[in-house]
Amino acid sequence: MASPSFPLTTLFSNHNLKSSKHVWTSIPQPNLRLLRRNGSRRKVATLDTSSDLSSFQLFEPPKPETSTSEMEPADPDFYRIGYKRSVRAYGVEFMEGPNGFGVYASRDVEPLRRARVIMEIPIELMVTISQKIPWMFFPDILPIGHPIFDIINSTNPETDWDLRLACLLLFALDLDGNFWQLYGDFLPNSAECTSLLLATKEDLLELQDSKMASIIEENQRRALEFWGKNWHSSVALKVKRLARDPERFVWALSIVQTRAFNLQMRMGALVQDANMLVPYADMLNHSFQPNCFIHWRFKDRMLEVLINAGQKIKKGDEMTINYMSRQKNNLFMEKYGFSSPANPWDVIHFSGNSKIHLDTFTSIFNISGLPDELYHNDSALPLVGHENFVDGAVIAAARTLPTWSDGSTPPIPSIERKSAKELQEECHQMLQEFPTTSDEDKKYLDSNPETSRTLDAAIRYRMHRKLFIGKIIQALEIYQDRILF
Ligand SMILES: C[S@@+](CC[C@H](N)C(=O)[O-])C[C@H]1O[C@@H](n2cnc3c(N)ncnc32)[C@H](O)[C@@H]1O
Repeated sequence: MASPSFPLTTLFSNHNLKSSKHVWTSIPQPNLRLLRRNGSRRKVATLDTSSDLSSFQLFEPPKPETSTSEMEPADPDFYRIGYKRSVRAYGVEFMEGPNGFGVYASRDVEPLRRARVIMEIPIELMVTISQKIPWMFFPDILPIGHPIFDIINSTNPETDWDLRLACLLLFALDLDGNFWQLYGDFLPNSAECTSLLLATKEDLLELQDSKMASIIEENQRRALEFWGKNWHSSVALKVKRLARDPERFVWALSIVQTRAFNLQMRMGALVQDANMLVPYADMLNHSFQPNCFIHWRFKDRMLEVLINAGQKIKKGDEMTINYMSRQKNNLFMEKYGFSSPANPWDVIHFSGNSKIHLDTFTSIFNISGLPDELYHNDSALPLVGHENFVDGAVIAAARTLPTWSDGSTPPIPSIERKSAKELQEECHQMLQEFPTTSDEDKKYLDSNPETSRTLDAAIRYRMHRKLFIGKIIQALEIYQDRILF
């Protein structure tokens, strides 16, 4: 599809910076929702800057400047409502991709010895709340005595961080002139968000995982109970208007659960763990091998996103971070509504007594490192005939398969092959317990492209589980072949 000709981005040149190149800042456009709905991969914002970040300073609302061919005329509304610092992004663009919106490199980046900043988001554009009592908010948008504070205060400090942040998000979205009234247009609506809080009972059945389905149902109940308790008919209008129906509250909670960061913020002498919604950084998708990471820069209260030191980036590459390290697919599903067939931390429970020799397995697949830090050594000679076989699932297999290791005792090939076959047999049994095969799941997804996001996520989850088990079967097959050499 051709590039849209109407303005997608509002851009300013920052006159205050001394660099020879311009620094461009972007602001959200209310028409983004339309762009999301039509589902095409369209450029949303191009931001460019000098590489001289040391010249950073707080700046006054800049004047709009004539656009280049790619940059559209500026709309100063955002600055009229009083924000002095804006988001900055360097060499990245925000576009719709296979996993919803994502952040993509708009130019090549040579590997550097130091991590390189690609985004800076000032604290005043975030919605944050401390994880512990006394509740502290940055920026403090809640007027003293507002009844939403009492609701926040009634939550369980240990478990309810998401309920508190959802209240605050709803408040920010309702607050006249608040940045989130504009940024809200970048957030996925209920039909676009993958959170299983938004899943129907039928969607949950499609997970083919009754334990997960009941965990999600419990989460849904918790959200509805909270809304019922606090949004009763006699509640003050100031609160009522934030979430007139339970759907609005459940949507806000889904946004919080799928997009919040938990970070330690240091501000002067004050150090606190906080839950935070960070505009623009919340468009970064997850990878188990991320090329970026986030960092709280305390000196000027910015969250920065940096490219890993030594990381080569090609124009068009997706910029990713690791949402949660060492977590299985079920936790990714419960929180974010997605899973991966190659999650290196996924686990399968075997119940028999068969074991294979750990060192032989890892050396066949060029896997190195200590058990907790296994990685694929791709500089080693590739596995002939299976060049692209090793992925996160094979690393997970090395962790999850029952193995033995006994000093210098060598494995006996015939015993190893027998054990590998028994483990394969157990995997086949696991696959048979599912009502559908991974091929059938894939066929369903291919022939139903309009499936809702939550149903799609549920079917992918069960398919990913089967693909993982299938990959273990294949790895054990290769193991049996190779053990004789
Ligand atoms: C923090 S948001 C990232 C931005 C989001 N893609 C959007 O459209 O705004 C997290 C959500 O992105 C999607 N997502 C992120 N990483 C993903 C991945 N590796 N695979 C599939 N979906 C992913 C999931 O829907 C998740 O709930």
